[in-house]
Amino acid sequence: MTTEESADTPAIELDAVYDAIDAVGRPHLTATELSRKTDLTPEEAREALEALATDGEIQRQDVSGVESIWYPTDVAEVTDRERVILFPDRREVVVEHPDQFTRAQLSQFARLGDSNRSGGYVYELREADIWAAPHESLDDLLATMRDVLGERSTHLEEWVTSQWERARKFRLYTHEDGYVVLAAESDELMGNVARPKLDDDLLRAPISDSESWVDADATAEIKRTLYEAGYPVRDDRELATGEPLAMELRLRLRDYQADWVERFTEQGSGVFVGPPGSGKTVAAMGAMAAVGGETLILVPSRELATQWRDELVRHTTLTDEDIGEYHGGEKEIRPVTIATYRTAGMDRHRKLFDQRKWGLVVFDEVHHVPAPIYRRSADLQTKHRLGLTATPTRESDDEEEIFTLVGPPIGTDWGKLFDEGYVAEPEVEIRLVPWGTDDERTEYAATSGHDRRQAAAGNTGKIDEIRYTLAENPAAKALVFVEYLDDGEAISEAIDAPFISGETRHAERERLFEAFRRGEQDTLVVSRVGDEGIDLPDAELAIVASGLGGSRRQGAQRAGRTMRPAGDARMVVLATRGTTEEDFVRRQMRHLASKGIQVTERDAQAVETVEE
Ligand SMILES: Nc1ncnc2c1ncn2[C@@H]1O[C@H](COP(=O)(O)OP(=O)(O)OP(=O)(O)O)[C@@H](O)[C@H]1O
Repeated sequence: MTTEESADTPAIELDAVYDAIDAVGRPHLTATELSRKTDLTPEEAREALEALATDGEIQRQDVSGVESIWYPTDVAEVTDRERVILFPDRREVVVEHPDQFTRAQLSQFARLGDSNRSGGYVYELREADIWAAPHESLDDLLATMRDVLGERSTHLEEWVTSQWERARKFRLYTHEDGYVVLAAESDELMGNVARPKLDDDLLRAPISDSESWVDADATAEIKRTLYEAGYPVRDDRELATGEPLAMELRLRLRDYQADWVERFTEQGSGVFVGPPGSGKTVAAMGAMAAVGGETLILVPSRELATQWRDELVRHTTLTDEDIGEYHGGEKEIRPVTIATYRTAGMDRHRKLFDQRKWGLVVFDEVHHVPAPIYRRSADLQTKHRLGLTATPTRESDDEEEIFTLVGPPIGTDWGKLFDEGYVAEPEVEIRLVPWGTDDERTEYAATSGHDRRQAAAGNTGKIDEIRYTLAENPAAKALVFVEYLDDGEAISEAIDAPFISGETRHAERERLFEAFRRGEQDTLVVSRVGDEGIDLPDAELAIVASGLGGSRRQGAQRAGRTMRPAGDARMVVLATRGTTEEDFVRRQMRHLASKGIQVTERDAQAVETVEE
C-alpha cells in the first residue's frame, strides 16, 4: 500500500470498530482504546473514527476535557437505548436516553448538571452527595452505584468509600451524666480539626484526646462549622421527648414507611425524601406516634395546616381537641400544633416554641423553610426534628441548613415506589407554541430582560393550545397555571373558568378549591402566588401556560400536583417556540426528568407551525 492510497481509503472498516467495541466490553470506545485493540496509532484511530463519523457510520459523544466517546450509529438508531458512560476521574456520569429507574437511582448519589453538547445528561458526584446519600450502609450505596453504572471503577469506589467514612468521623452523643460530648474517630481529628476550628466557648473541656464536652446549646454551630470543614457530624444525642402524647395510627404503615420511621427514631432527626403522594405525611404521623411527645408541625400555608389537621383526625386517634392551629387565622397552642412558617418566624410569636415542651418538630416542605425559622431551629436541637420533602434540590443554598439543622435524608429507592404502584408516574409533555400574532413576535424581539420574558409568557397562541388540550381531555379536572395576572385574566375569560390569584380572598379561594375537589368545578386558572403550598389531590390534568416557577422546586411541585396515586395524571407545559422560555422550560423539565419523571416534547397541536 502506498502512502497516497492510504490517505484515500478509510484506515479501518466499521466491522473492525465493532470488534474493538466487543473487545473493550462496553457499547462504546475512545480513539485510544481503538488504537490499543488495533495496530493504529492513537492519531490514526482518531482520524479513522472521524472519517467513519463523516460517513454517518458512527456517532460521537463529547464531554469537555476528556476524550470523545464513539459508538455505532446503528446502535443509536435501532434502539433508543440507554447508555450510561462513567468518567471515574472526573466523577461524572453521562447518560443518554436514561429511563426513569436509572434517573431515580442516580439522583440518590449524584446531582444533575447541565446537558452536554450531544444532549446527554451529565451527573456529577460531589462530596456532599455521598454524605447525603439516603442509604443505610456503604454496601447498599455501592450496590446501587454498581447497578446503575453497569461497570465498576475501583478508583471511584475508593473515593466514595472515603467520603462515606468522612461523614462518620465525628459524632455528638449524650454522656450518661447528661452532658453533650463531641467524639472524633481519632486523636488527630480532634486535635487538628475540631479543636482549632471550634471556639473555646463551644468546646467546654477535653474529656480525652478524642473527646470533648461541648456546650449543649451550641450544637447547631458545631455541626455547621465541621460540615463546612468537610466533616458532617453524626448526631446521636438523646433528644427530649417532650410532654407525653398518646396517639396511635388508625392505618398500617407500608413497609417502606415503617422503615423510614424506624430509621428516624434511631437517628432522632432526619428528612423523609419521597415523591409527592408517596406517603410522607402519613409516615410523619408514624414518627409522631413513635416519639410519643407533643409535636409542633410547621407548614408553608394555611391550607396545608387545615389539611394536616384533617389528615391527623382521619388517620390517628387524635381528636380535634388535641390539635391547635397557629397562623394568621387562628392562634391555639395545643399538644399537637400546626403553625405556618410565616407566623412562626415572627419574633412576637416566639412563645410557640417555648410555651409547651415539644418532643418533635416537623418541617413540612422542608425546602421552604425561611431564614428566621432556620435561626430558631438552632435552638431546637434538643428536640426530635423531622423534615419532609419531595424535592431534594441539592443545588439549593439550603442543602447545608437542611442537613445540619434538621437532619440527614432518609429515603427509599424511588424506582421501587413507582414500580410497586404507590405513586403514579405522570406524563409530562412540553409543547412548543408558535406566536399567536406577528405583532407579539415583533414586540418580543424589541424588548429585553423581564419584559421579554413577560412577552413570551403572554403569547396568545397559548390560549388556542389550552382550549385544544382541554378539549382533548374532556373528562379531566384541569388546572391551568399562569405567571402574570393579565394573562391569567385573559385565559380565564377565554376558557370561562375562574381565576385564583394572590389577590383572591382566602374564603373565595377555599370555596373554589372545595368546588373543584367535589367536582362541581372542572377547570381553574391559578396564578403562581395562588398555588403556593396548596394541595389539589384530584387534578388530572395540569396545563402550565407560563411561569413554571422561578425555581426548579416549583416546577417539581407543579408536576407533583398531578402525581397523586389516583388516576392517569398528565401535565402539559407550554412554551413559546424560539424564545428564552423554550430553553427555560427544557431546563426545568430536565430537573424533573432527573427525579424519575417521564418527559416528552412536541409541537403545539392547535396551531399550525409555519417554518420561520
Ligand atoms: N400506609 C398507608 N395506608 C393507606 N393509605 C396511605 C398510607 N400512606 C399514605 N396513604 C395515602 O396516600 C396518599 C398520599 O399520602 P401522603 O399525603 O402521606 O403523601 P405525601 O408524600 O405526604 O404527599 P405530598 O408530598 O404531596 O404531601 C394519601 O391519600 C394517604 O392517605
